Amino acid sequence: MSLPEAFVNQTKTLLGTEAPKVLATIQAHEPPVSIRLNGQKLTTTPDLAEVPWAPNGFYLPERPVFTKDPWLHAGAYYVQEASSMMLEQAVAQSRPEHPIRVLDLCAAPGGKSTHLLSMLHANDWLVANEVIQARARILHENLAKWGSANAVVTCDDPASFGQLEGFFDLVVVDAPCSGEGMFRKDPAAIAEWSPEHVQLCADRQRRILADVWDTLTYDGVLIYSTCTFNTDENEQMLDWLLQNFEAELIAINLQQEWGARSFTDSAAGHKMIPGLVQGEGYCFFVLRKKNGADRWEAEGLSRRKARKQRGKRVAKEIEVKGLRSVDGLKVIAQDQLLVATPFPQELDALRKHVRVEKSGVLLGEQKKNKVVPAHEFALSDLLESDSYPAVELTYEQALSYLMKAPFDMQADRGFQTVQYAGQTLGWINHLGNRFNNLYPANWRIQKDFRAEKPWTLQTYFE
Ligand SMILES: C[S@@+](CC[C@H](N)C(=O)[O-])C[C@H]1O[C@@H](n2cnc3c(N)ncnc32)[C@H](O)[C@@H]1O
Repeated sequence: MSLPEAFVNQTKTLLGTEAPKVLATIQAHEPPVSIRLNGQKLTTTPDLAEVPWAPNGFYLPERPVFTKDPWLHAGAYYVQEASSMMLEQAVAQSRPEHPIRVLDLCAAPGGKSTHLLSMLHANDWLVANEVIQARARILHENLAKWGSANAVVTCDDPASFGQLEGFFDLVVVDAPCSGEGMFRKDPAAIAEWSPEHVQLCADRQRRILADVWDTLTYDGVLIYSTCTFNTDENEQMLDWLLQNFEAELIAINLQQEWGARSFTDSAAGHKMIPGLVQGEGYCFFVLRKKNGADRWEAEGLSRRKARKQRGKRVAKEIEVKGLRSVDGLKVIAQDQLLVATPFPQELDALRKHVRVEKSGVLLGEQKKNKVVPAHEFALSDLLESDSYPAVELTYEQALSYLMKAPFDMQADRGFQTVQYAGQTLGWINHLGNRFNNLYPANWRIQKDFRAEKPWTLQTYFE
């Protein structure tokens, strides 16, 4: 693989004696393959090498065809390159203690959002936003599979969030960038790269940051990241923020043996570079805002007492079979659809300025006197276990189910979930002599893998 000359020169200037190793790694070595487990769905540990900085991250010995694994479709894990799992450290070491509202501004396809959901506490709330509609749909699908009730998906421009002054406690900007960390995985990233493109990306990043700054509450935390290594999109972005907004650096301490390179005096910004860390590349810094609207003051709340904010139980006006009782959760009927909304008041405030795509967990559709349960509900943490029968499928049956291809199975009459190796895949409705497969048609597996050698992550748990 040949790299642009300007990129090679830039890397030599940036890394000095370490540059040859980094350039050789990018050119000649396969990227490591890694996954992050969904701790809500998997509680045991696989027999795999650990990603040292993220407790649920693991390396695989080689890249499989993930699509043929029923567990992927069950949301049991997410395929994510390891260095960007460093978000774990950034959040753990900077988040406020009190319940927080989090905005993941550039969220599709959902790597950081699913990771954030695994880290957030029961009273925290995530707004996952993606400006491009088609990508927002993929984000929606991935978050529905992940199954945490504490998230909504929006599809809007960063400027719309700027109107919600002082609304969020933590804002993650995983910015669109020139993608130097994508060179090994995606040759198109090399073709697209040029010093001019880097400038274009940096200009866009400044616009995004300026647009979204006001939505951060006083004392709120900004985590900015890219998957590129140049100074324009990282060091200079930090300098620009510090010059134009009142903010202070938050130190994030990483273990030396992980191989990250700090690019600020106080360890607030770090670069994970291939060849130096086992991953593809991730750069981030963390700031605390020191001026502006304070959401706690505006809402007449003291930060210390904030824990009680969501303590009261919202009455369940609509009964839904199998719905777990969760403080603050409200079931809203939108025409025939029933949606469990985690933070109804916050959602109302959000809707005034931002286009909401997914306002909570879709529970089902009211049809005559019954509720037809929705796919999202089966995969979510809101479904009370044992509320419906569950049928365990073989690997081949599971693939047939996910393709919506015909297959035989024994089951009782009525709605029930189907599982593969203990992980819920979705619903069927058994009618006695046949059953309806309720897997969403637009999510079905397009290719038939049933005659191929099976692959599932589950084998590493045996
Ligand atoms: C690096 S990717 C995000 C990856 C994601 N955070 C993850 O972990 O899966 C950047 C995202 O920013 C979106 N984006 C592009 N232009 C944007 C803009 N002007 N404002 C906000 N987001 C933008 C892209 O569509 C893309 O989904």
